[in-house]
Amino acid sequence: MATTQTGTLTGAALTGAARAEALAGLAAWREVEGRDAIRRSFVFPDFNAAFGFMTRVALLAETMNHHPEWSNVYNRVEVTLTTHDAGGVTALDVRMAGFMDGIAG
Ligand SMILES: C[C@H](O)[C@H](O)[C@H]1CNC2=NC(N)=NC(=O)C2=N1
Repeated sequence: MATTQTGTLTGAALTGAARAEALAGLAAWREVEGRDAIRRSFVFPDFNAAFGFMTRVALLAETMNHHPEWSNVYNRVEVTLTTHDAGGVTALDVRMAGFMDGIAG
């Protein structure tokens, strides 16, 4: 199993029933074609709300040593999550996606 710099257990890329169960709980997320990753677009009232969201996620990302691929245009944030160390979607991505869903409302 891969570990992060801080030694946190990342686990293997999710497959099979465990993956299906995890993704079922992330209804707004879609699988990316051509790579083992998930993505979601978040739309906020304005740039301030979008950047506030990104700031909160950034603080979590640092504590997890797990970082999103994302881009921002005004009120929209496009997020892709995968674990490079594991070559796919792991429990870390599921945790981060759930956090994003929770604070985006
Ligand atoms: C060296 C460092 O620990 C790794 O690059 C970490 C940092 N953040 C990361 N973030 C993500 N999303 N996947 C990783 O595999 C990853 N690995």
